[in-house]
Amino acid sequence: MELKYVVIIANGGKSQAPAIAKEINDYLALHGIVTQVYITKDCEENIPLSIRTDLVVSVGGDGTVLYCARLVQNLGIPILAVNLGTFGYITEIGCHEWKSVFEDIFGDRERLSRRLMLRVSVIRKGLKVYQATGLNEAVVSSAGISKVVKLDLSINNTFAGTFRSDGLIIATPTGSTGYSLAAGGPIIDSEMSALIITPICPFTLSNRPLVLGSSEMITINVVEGQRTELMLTVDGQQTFDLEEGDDVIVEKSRSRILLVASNVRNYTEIIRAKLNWTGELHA
Ligand SMILES: NC(=O)c1ccc[n+]([C@@H]2O[C@H](COP(=O)([O-])OP(=O)(O)OC[C@H]3O[C@@H](n4cnc5c(N)ncnc54)[C@H](O)[C@@H]3O)[C@@H](O)[C@H]2O)c1
Ligand SMILES: Nc1ncnc2c1ncn2[C@@H]1O[C@H](COP(=O)(O)OP(=O)(O)OP(=O)(O)O)[C@@H](O)[C@H]1O
Repeated sequence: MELKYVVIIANGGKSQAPAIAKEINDYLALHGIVTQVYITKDCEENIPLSIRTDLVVSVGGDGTVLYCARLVQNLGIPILAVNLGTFGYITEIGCHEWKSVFEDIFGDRERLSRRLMLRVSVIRKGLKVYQATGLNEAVVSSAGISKVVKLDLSINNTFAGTFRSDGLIIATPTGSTGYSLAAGGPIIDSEMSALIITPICPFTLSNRPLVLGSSEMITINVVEGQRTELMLTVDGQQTFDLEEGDDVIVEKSRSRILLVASNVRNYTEIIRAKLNWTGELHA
């Protein structure tokens, strides 16, 4: 990958982020690369990225990568994610490993992981009233806790059933290790082209997670007569208040997110380490 112009986006909520961003900035300047650094205060900030950007460096945790993914969608700009967060599933590159990843980039030895994003729209009385994209998942749920919601699910316009639960998660392969996993969903290979439907605490125990080929169109209808307010949450960062009668439509996005992969550990090693698959009692 040829690097001429790199944008560094550091999560201002992390105390070490400005210093690491400066270190990366100085290192790239020594290599004659033009850079621009943004220290962001929240994930609402809109950074207008130029199409001549060759790479975005995300300095933060998984949440910062989710934010950067929204900024680069449709632009085909790869993300190099340096982990300053806690777990680091999506942020594979540790804060002491980024130099060796740049060396690989300079030597054309980098590997890009291609990740599916989902596109979600809300249709109200025939009109599209909201649209968003996400790298992890879209969640339709009660706006409060401990209230059952009733949702009708259709797959490619075929009615698939009524779900009474705390909500439904539609996750991408990247999101399979996030909220969906905590709700009992499967882990699927991060580069697959699939969507997972995972009910959150289903009232009917026969409701199970479902993995679909991502060419499917998933529709969640907010049926009339709910006992609580409902909301849509995308990647834990974008929210929208739903009304009875709304259709939430989830499809795969046309564009893929390109993540620069770690050169010291692969996906299997990340899962093994993070999920503590040691076979020991404390695992
Ligand atoms: N019960 C849960 O596990 C739960 C509940 C709500 C949201 N989440 C996840 O949090 C994400 C938002 O992340 P954030 O950092 O902005 O919020 P946050 O700061 O609240 O972090 C939530 C945690 O989820 C982890 N996470 C995020 N994406 C992940 C992924 N793809 N695989 C494994 N772990 C992942 C993060 O590392 C962090 O530890 C949501 O997209 C959702 O997947 C998880
Ligand atoms: N660019 C950003 N600037 C500021 N805040 C952000 C940005 N992107 C995400 N956030 C918010 O910052 C919070 C934490 O961010 P982040 O996920 O990067 O760190 P973390 O939670 O410590 O790491 P991890 O998610 O890996 O555990 C999240 O609530 C997220 O919504």
